[in-house]
Amino acid sequence: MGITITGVTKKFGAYPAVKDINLEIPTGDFVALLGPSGSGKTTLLRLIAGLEGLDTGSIIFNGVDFSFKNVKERKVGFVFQHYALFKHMTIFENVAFGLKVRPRKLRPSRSEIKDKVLELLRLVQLEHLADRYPSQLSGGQRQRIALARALAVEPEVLLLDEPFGALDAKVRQELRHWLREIHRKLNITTVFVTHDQEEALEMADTVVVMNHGKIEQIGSPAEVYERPANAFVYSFLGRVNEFRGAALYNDVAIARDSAVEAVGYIRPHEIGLSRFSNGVGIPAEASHVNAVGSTVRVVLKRLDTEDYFEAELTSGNFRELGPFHKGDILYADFTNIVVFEAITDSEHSKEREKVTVGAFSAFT
Ligand SMILES: Nc1ncnc2c1ncn2[C@@H]1O[C@H](COP(=O)(O)OP(=O)(O)OP(=O)(O)O)[C@@H](O)[C@H]1O
Repeated sequence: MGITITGVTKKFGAYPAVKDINLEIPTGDFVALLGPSGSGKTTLLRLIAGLEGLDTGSIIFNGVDFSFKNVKERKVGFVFQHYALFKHMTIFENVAFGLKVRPRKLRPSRSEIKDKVLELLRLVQLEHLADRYPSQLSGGQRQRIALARALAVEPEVLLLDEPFGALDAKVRQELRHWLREIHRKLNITTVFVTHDQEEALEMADTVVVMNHGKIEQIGSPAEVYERPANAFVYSFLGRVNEFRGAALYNDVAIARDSAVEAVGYIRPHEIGLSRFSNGVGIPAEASHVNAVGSTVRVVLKRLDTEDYFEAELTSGNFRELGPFHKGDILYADFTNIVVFEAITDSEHSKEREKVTVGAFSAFT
């Protein structure tokens, strides 16, 4: 089922939780709604579900206007962060519930329901737990059952609101792979809400980055990460160093109005470190070295501006540099610094240019 969302706005009182949303979701797409707390992700998901009524705009499912149809009329399945399975029912009964409560004419026979439930329990790899009660399951197992239950009614759209949010990191990681695999098998149009960049970039076909009720960018994980539309997207998708000040680009001031600071952004892994000056490197003092795992994080202080920044090296690069310690002086190459130039309103900006090393040194 494809979904077309056009000009959708939803206010709570005077407060617009989502503003003028336009989003096209093709059939079978796996979409992440990604943004900080309060950015409107859950509201948008609930609008798609029909759990919330919209103020303006339209939501079309496969060419049919569902804007004002209720949740029962939309063929959607949900999984929430804390999905309340029925405590007094076994796992089997929980998954069967949606089929059993269908009107008599649409209800499958008892043996059809049994076959369907067992098939779904096999899909979520928990067939052996059919006779248990929810309290006898781990959090990760409960979420898998919640998904089986959502799938039982054969939804055409699957909506997931932070489905793994309450689980520990290892289980979350396992469930991400598992959910991708289920999507590959069933190919149901899926929209999930997350505030976790890694989760969105790892799982989704399409990432929708939201902020203050608006969409900042829509794209594949590689597009939003490598070609962020603006400073918000750049900063939200991964670790970043920010430098503020006057900047020159080919001798042109980037902050045209001298009262406005330019902001330069660079990711820690894009910073090169060397022991000796090559003429353009910025001298900086190592203030903290964290050499655990396959990457080494180093916090440094620029000697010229006293700004702190973080560099990330592979353990191989770290070894090549030779051991260094807190207080040692290194030279930092900022070869990939990005400056976003503000256009009309300050909320939206577009990438201006990647500034070169020389220009960067003009940041003061
Ligand atoms: N029922 C409601 N009544 C009033 N305000 C609401 C309601 N639901 C959401 N809001 C407000 O709308 C804004 C967007 O909320 P929403 O839950 O959609 O954000 P979110 O991005 O999902 O956040 P989180 O990641 O914290 O769940 C917030 O400022 C929130 O306080």
